Amino acid sequence: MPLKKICCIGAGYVGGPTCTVIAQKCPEVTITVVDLSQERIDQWNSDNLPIFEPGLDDIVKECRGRNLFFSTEVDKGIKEAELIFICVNTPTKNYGLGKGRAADLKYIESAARRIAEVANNSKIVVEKSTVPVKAAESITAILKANTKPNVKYQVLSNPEFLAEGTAVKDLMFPDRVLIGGEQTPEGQEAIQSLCWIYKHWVTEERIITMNTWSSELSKLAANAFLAQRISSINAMSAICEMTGADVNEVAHAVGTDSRIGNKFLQASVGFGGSCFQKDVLNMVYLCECLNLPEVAEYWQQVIKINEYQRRRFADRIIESLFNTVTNKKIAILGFAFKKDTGDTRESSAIHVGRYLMDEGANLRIYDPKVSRQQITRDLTDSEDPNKVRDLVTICDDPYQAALGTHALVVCTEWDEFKTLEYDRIYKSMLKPAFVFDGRLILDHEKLMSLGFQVITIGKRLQRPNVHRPYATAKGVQS
Ligand SMILES: NC(=O)c1ccc[n+]([C@@H]2O[C@H](COP(=O)([O-])OP(=O)(O)OC[C@H]3O[C@@H](n4cnc5c(N)ncnc54)[C@H](O)[C@@H]3O)[C@@H](O)[C@H]2O)c1
Ligand SMILES: O=c1ccn([C@@H]2O[C@H](COP(=O)(O)OP(=O)(O)O[C@H]3O[C@H](CO)[C@@H](O)[C@H](O)[C@H]3O)[C@@H](O)[C@H]2O)c(=O)[nH]1
Repeated sequence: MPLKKICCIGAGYVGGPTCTVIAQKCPEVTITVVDLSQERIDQWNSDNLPIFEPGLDDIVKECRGRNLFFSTEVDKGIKEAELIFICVNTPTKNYGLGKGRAADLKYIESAARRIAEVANNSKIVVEKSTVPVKAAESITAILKANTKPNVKYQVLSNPEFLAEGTAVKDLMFPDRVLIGGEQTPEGQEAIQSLCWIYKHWVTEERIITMNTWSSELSKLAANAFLAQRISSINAMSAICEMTGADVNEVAHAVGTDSRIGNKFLQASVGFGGSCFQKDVLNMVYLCECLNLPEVAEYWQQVIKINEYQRRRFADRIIESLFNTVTNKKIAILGFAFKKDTGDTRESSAIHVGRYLMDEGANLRIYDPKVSRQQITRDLTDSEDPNKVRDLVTICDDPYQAALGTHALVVCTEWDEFKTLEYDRIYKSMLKPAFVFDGRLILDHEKLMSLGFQVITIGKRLQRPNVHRPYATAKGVQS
């Protein structure tokens, strides 16, 4: 079923890269990515794209103006397209029913209503945003209730699995493409149209078709499983710190079991990003609505361990710095939620930074890709807007950040942090100089030989000069 025109509603981290790759792989198809935000669209049309993704700039340059367009003309984009991707945000609800757990579907609903309002011929509507099970049914209900004569809709679920920082690679070489649709001849025909797009570069075995609900649930399930692995290894890291086991060694031993596998077993200061917490909470809410409290509690625990890990790391910083960080200078290296992205949504650095600010610490923050404005926004306390001005300095390089500080705290695993001149940094810091490696990326032996007190996650390196090294342990002494 060849298609000529596609529209994508939402020019964000998913809509932008996904449509750029489709445009490159399907040069005969015209793709218009539309968004309500003029600023975002202007950035997509400039040399300064709104998101940083390795390899993305070159493909945008190749396709933009040829068969890839970015526009705020939402209605025009919808009218002209045969297939419409919905790639709008679905954040956790922060009000009303399901507050703090359910996904907020207001952007999905407004996109669906816009389609119903302006479409004057039949469309395939593809839900690419991550949504609760049965969202496609709601979209169908909105579309059908507002249908004009001779206009028919097929709604498909086609969740996206790209990870930030590797989006281009993930889109070019996906593990699988999932397409859910109605089990009717019309539904199957729509599925085949979308398959036609992906078959330009994805082999048939990797394109999995199924019913809509399975497809919607599979996306939530995949993220819940991934997040659960991180919480599992982080829970192990707490045990390692108490016992003298090394979490990297444990992860290696466990991961070599082919039934378990070695990916996503990197202990850390906790997972961040716009997806894991939101989607696990979404799953919790779904279970509560289905009257499955035991299942809800099981998934809620994944979030609890993540919060515990962040808090535990911040507490260890405070305890190691002689139980007070008030007026102490602390360098935060890395603010993005992972390397190779400028995205800070739900970044553990925000949580650790705020905990330390609550204790009166002065933060000197460096991240290679996160803007000053973003860091300021993320740390601003609405009840005390001056706090960030008084306590936070944003630095242009890691050496400037470390200057005159009591401690370095690594929150993001940027490669450049592995090869800094730590002897130079050591000399510029107050003594004793501490390093807190929240990502287990540094050469700890080397740092200790330079004179640093090194504290990391899931491994006991040395007994630092602290009052309560493992305050959470009941009766265990290191
Ligand atoms: N970020 C990721 O890595 C990732 C990966 C897979 C899936 N997802 C899912 O994809 C969805 C989008 O995520 P994102 O990170 O791209 O979000 P985002 O916030 O970066 O982008 C969403 C865009 O949609 C626009 N928008 C909202 N309502 C609109 C409307 N009615 N009309 C036009 N534009 C509208 C917003 O202005 C925004 O630019 C979410 O459901 C998310 O869970 C995200
Ligand atoms: O072993 C690991 C792996 C990851 N992380 C952290 O987990 C978070 C999420 O990382 P990652 O999954 O790589 O990035 P996301 O962009 O959030 O991607 C996830 O969320 C997307 C949105 O749904 C999905 O599409 C992807 O498949 C899924 O990996 C980051 O803070 C990582 O630092 C760890 O702490 N340890």
